Amino acid sequence: MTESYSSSRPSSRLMRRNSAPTVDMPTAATLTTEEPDFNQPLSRSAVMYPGSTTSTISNASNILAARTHQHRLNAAQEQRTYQDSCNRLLTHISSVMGICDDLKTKHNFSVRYPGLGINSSSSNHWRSTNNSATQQQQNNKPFNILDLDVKIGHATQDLSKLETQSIANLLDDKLSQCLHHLDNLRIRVADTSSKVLVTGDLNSGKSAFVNALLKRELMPVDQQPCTNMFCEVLDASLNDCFEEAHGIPDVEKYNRLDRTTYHVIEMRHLDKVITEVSEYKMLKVYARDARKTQDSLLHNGVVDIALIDSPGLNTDSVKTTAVFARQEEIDVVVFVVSAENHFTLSGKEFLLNAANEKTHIFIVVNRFDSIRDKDRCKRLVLEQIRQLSPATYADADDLVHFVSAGTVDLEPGSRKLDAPEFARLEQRLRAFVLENRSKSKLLPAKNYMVNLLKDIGVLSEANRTAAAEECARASHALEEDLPAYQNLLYLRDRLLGRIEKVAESSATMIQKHSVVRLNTAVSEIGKKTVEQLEYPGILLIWQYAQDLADSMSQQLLKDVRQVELQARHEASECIAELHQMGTEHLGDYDCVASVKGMCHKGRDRTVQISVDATDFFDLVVDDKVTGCALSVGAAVALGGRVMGVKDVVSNLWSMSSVMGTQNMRRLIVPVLSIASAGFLLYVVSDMRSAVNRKLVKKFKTAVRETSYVDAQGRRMARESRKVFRVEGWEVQARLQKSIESKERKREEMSAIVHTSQESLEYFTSVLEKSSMLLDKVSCVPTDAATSLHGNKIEMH
Ligand SMILES: Nc1nc2c(ncn2[C@@H]2O[C@H](COP(=O)(O)OP(=O)(O)OP(=O)(O)O)[C@@H](O)[C@H]2O)c(=O)[nH]1
Repeated sequence: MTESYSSSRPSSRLMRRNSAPTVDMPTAATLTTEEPDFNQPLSRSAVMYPGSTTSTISNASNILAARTHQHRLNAAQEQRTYQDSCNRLLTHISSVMGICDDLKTKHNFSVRYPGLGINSSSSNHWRSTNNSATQQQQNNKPFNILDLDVKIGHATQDLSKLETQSIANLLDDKLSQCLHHLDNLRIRVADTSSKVLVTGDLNSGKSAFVNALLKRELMPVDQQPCTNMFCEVLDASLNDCFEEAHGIPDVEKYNRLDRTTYHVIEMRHLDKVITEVSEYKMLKVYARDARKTQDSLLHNGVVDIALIDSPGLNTDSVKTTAVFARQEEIDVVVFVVSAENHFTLSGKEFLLNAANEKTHIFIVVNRFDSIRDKDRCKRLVLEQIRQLSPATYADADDLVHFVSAGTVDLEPGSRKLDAPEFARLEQRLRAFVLENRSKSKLLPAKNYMVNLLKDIGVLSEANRTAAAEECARASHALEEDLPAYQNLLYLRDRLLGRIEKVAESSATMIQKHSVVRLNTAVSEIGKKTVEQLEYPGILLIWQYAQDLADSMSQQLLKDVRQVELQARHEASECIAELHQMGTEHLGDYDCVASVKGMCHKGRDRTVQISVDATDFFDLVVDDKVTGCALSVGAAVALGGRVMGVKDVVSNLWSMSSVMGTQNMRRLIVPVLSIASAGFLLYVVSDMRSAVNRKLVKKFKTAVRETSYVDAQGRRMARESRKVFRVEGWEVQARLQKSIESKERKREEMSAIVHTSQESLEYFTSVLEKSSMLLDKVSCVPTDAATSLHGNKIEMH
């Protein structure tokens, strides 16, 4: 006899590999032997048990024991593989949640959503790793899970019309949903509880099968139908380690912590309640598993299987049981059929019903020990299964077991090994539970994570590309803008200096020109005024002198006005130059400075002179020697009248000093007479000129002594500086504004460079993390038997 423990036909299903032959089953029921350490790998030479060398144990028994041992070993290995997958998935779920959480965190940059036409180069990684990703890209749908379908009313909102912030918020919401879903997946993967419903025809041995699995006499076994209700056997640890049963009248309301929702039944009354009481819809039986944790069915830490024994099927119960079997939490449905009776009508109806929901049913053909022609029985039963559940038939090697549950040793503390076929059944049942759990819990978690990680990869890649482009764009703009900015700084230092220089030199020139012009005007002031003034005659000469003094004062004021006009003209030329200097570098703008207000204070300072009597006589005569005597005479004569005695004496004394004392004595009388007459004439005739000369001179002296011209020059320079300053300030203000605006722009661009670099680094790390994680998640076996491929043992 040969048994192959390797898969003869590769299959996606977990259970197909360790198929035992369906024919030539040994009939030995149980084997008395010491229990081996199931953690040790089995080799042919290792299949030796204490006492196996003695002649009391036959070779056949030895081989059977080895097979039982191998089945249990395989079951343990499958369980470990499943647990390993669970642990790995749980770790990966936490990591994926970490990435999602981190993506949700507010960063300096906002996460962009690339659904609006993704850069094809950005998805290369995903395209290369998975064909479905390629499909996805071709369909122009970059995301599986992170797809933002924005619906407003009945119409789907175009994402491209939404604000970046709104899209970021939508993405945040999506990530929150992902986190919630991942949390649910974590709970599902971490959940170790599992339910196996045992159903079948009346008296087919369901209760005996449950007991055989539990290795204890728990459920009542009788030749006549005895199970009245669904009895769920759970581990006592779920009831604070108390062994007791809860009779539940209303299953929906059952709450273990609320004693009003059930009746406590002591274990010793269990048989009676199950067989005789009909007031309960269900019974929860909290029992201790007699076996070690590692072998335990109810509580092994990986998958804690609750076994549900159900009433035998008949026309009344078949529908209820089918509904019960359809429940989502029922991982596996075990159908127990009696090898003696095959499938009854009710059994067939149930299988046809259940096949719609649970395509694969685990079928236990019990009471096989009482069959004489076993091969024929197998053929007939398998043929029935083929018709009732083709999917189960296709995997009959793993799903259909011909056993004798009633022959399993249930003695407490018994060290007898199960028959190999029952051990194999148990292994296949455990594997089937694991496979179903893998399908219902691990695979969805894995698929969800794979899709989410691909989406995160696409999102990261797109954000990374966008950040890199933005960083390059902003850096380039900064670089391009630098010369213009530096030029502005240079201009600030240079242009303002130049403007100041031009303004100052212009003000100095205005001052200089004004002084020159005013000096000229002052030097010619006598000519202008005397010519214009009409002489009213000697009698009104006093008035004439007053008018002359006023007229000179007015003329000077006129000249100042004229010079001011010229200064304004020069100043406006300078302003035009300054404005041009500004527009040359800062672009066109209106000139703000104006000469209109220049030199219009209305507080004119005039030069005023007073007229004195001496201003009418000018005794300093240049070349009229002959006039000397006349002068003396005239001086005496006129002096007596006009100047008084003192002045006459003074005049005479002056003449005597010219002519000598002797001559004076001789000529004194005639000369005095003639002189007096001449003097008188002269004085009268020269009086107008004397007034002109003396007043003009006096006026000029007053102008000089008051520094009038310099003061006016300085004033005009000061006034022009004021208007120049206005234009200078305008240039300075515009320059400063340009610099500030440029600096603001540069700061903005620098901030973009900084945040895009930050974004680039962040998404590069997210991409690396998600890519690594994707590889890891993809490697998690959700087919728990994968690791057993190499465990190929052939036994002869
Ligand atoms: N020969 C033999 N008899 C068995 C085997 N398993 C169970 N029986 C017998 O079959 C009868 C029915 O067993 P149960 O376990 O009570 O059957 P059941 O399907 O639970 O019955 P109901 O729940 O009442 O439908 C009992 O007399 C058992 O001793 C077996 O493997 N071989």
